[in-house]
Amino acid sequence: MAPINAFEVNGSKDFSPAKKTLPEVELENGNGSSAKRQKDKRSPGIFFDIFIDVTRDRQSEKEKEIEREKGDSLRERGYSYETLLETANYLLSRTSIRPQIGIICGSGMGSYWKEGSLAENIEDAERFPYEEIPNFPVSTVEGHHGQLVFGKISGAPVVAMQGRFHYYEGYPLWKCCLPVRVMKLLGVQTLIATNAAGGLNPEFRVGDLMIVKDHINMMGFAGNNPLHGPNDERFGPRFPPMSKAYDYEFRNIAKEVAKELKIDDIVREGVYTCLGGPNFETVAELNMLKLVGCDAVGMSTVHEVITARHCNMKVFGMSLITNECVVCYNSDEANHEEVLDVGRMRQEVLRKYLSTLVKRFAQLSSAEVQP
Ligand SMILES: O=P(O)(O)O[C@H]1O[C@H](CO)[C@@H](O)[C@H]1O
Ligand code: HPA
Repeated sequence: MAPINAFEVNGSKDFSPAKKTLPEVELENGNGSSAKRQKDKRSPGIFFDIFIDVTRDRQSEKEKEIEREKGDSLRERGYSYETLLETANYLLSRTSIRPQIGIICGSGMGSYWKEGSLAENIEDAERFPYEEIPNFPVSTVEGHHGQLVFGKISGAPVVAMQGRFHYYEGYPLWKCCLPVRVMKLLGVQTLIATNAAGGLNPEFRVGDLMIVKDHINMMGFAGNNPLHGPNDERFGPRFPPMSKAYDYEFRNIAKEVAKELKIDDIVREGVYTCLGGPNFETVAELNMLKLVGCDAVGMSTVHEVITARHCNMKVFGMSLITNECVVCYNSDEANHEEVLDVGRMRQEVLRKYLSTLVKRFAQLSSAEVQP
């Protein structure tokens, strides 16, 4: 079949936007009266002067209101670059670690930062409780400890978020992602975002690890995006692309490492989606998500990845499948305890897999900066 040519759709090959003329419009001047109407009302003498004064007063009130709204929206929208720089400098002045890789621990997965687990791999660990860090939100979810851990994994300098922020905790998306921008200002080039997620792909089993290939930004469809509002070019461009959000090379390395560690039978790849939570999904919602190509569903990560890509960080995403999504009405219901339990049960595998990945990603980054 011949391809459809947009210019021939209406039977005319002469669709040239440059040739089109626009109908004349009467421009409003911002206070409800058009320039034309104002001109019509012009009449000499005192009435005209009063009219002009009132219009001017109304205009300056309007301008003030716009200024006020701008201020409010900026406060609501997020901290300035300078404020986040203060946060980064606070941390940098208290640790000698200069992290190259940032890690966000998913629900229940932060526990592998405790003794007997990845904590032993984070050498020279220095911990900063969120409540002590200027401008930082605090973690309110069970399974999220609420501290930043600086140190080294296999020799690579890292900073790990032991506890992330979710939209359902009441934080706007930009605030959930504030630590990602702080990481950027700390010098982090690579973000590893992990999460606990429900498996939608019928081939997935509880305890599987899913390398995130792509995401579907469901909250973005409703206009909720961490980059919503004024854009600061110092972080990144107004319209960042997202078609290569999850680094291709990292994904290949993760598959290779899975084979080397002989865990490739539990390592999958797929598409993640995030809903706002905090309720788990209905059966109809889960069926819809399956239908549109989602392999796993959670309540995080997507907005963090968008923020990281906006400021040009490379991203690796990994989901631990903590429960099979209930796609019929007589199955067991999802619950947070199960999510945390599976995190605990997979602790050792996650520790080994992630620490090997950190080492390989760091080697790749150093090779890239070599002349
Ligand atoms: O995405 P993370 O933080 O890993 O946690 C997932 O697990 C929690 C639900 O049990 C939700 O917060 C969901 O997002
Ligand atoms: O089934 C789930 N749905 C949403 N978020 C989740 N986090 C873990 N499991 C799930």
